Amino acid sequence: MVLKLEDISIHFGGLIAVNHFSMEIQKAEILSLIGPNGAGKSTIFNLISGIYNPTRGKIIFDGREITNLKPYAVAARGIGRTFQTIHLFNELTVFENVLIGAHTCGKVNFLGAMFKFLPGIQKEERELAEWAVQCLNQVGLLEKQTELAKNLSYGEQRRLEIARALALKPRLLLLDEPAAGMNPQEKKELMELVQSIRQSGITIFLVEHDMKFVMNISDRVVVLDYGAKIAEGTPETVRKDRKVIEAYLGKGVN
Ligand SMILES: Nc1ncnc2c1ncn2[C@@H]1O[C@H](COP(=O)(O)OP(=O)(O)OP(=O)(O)O)[C@@H](O)[C@H]1O
Repeated sequence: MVLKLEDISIHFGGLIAVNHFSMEIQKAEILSLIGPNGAGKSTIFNLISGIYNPTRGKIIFDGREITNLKPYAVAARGIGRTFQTIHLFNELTVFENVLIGAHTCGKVNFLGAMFKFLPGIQKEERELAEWAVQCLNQVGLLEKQTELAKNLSYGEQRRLEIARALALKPRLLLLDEPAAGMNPQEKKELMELVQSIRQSGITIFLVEHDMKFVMNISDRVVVLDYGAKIAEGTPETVRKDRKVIEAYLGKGVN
C-alpha cells in the first residue's frame, strides 16, 4: 500500500467538504477519484499535498504519517502533483520549468546557487539538467525545450506540468483533471503517457471528469458525493452502481 487516508474530514466554516473519508492506493495502481461538481475531489488532493490540514483523520504515505506536513515536505517525501488550472512559469523555457521541479529533489538549493563554482555543486547541477532532459523526453517535449512555456499548445502545457512533477522523482503522482480541455488526439496521447508513467513503477491518482478517459485507464475508481465515498471498485462495477448513477443523474454528467 502506497497511500492511506484514514477517516479524513475537513470543514470550511459550516461546510463539511470531506466527511469521514477513507481509502487506500496500492503500488503502481491507476486509481481515479470521480464525483459531481463540488463533491470534494480537489479538496482531497489539497489535503494529501499539504495545502489543507484535515479537521480530523490521518494521511499515511509509504508507511509514514504525512498529515499536516507543509506542501514542500510532502513533495520531498515523493508525492508530485499537477493542478486543475495550469501552473507554469510562462516566461521561462520548457527546460527551465522542469529544472525547477528537479531542484526540489536535489541538494542544490539557494546556498548551492551561491557556491556554484564548487565542483560538487557543478556535478549535481549537471545531473539535474540531465534528469530534466529525461523527463522532457518521457512526455515527448524534448524538441520544445528551448521554447517559452507560454508558447506551447494547451496539450503540450499540460504535458509540461506532468514533466515538472516527474522531475521531483515522485513515487505517487496526483493528476487533477489532466484531460480537461484536451482534444481527442491529445487525450489519447495523455492516456499513453499516464500508462507509461505507471509502467515505470509510479502510482497514479487521478481526478477526472472525462468518464471515457476514467473508464479506460483506471484499475479502480472511487466515487465521492457531498464529501463522502459512495462507491469503490473496478470501472465496470462503479459504472453500474445505483448510488453512482443517482448522484450523477441528480446533478447532470459533464
Ligand atoms: N478553501 C475553501 N474554502 C471554503 N470552501 C471550500 C474551499 N475549498 C473548497 N471548498 C468547498 O468545498 C466543496 C468541495 O470543493 P472541491 O473543489 O473539492 O470539489 P470538486 O469535487 O473538486 O469539484 P469540481 O469537480 O467542480 O472541481 C465545495 O462546496 C467548495 O465550495
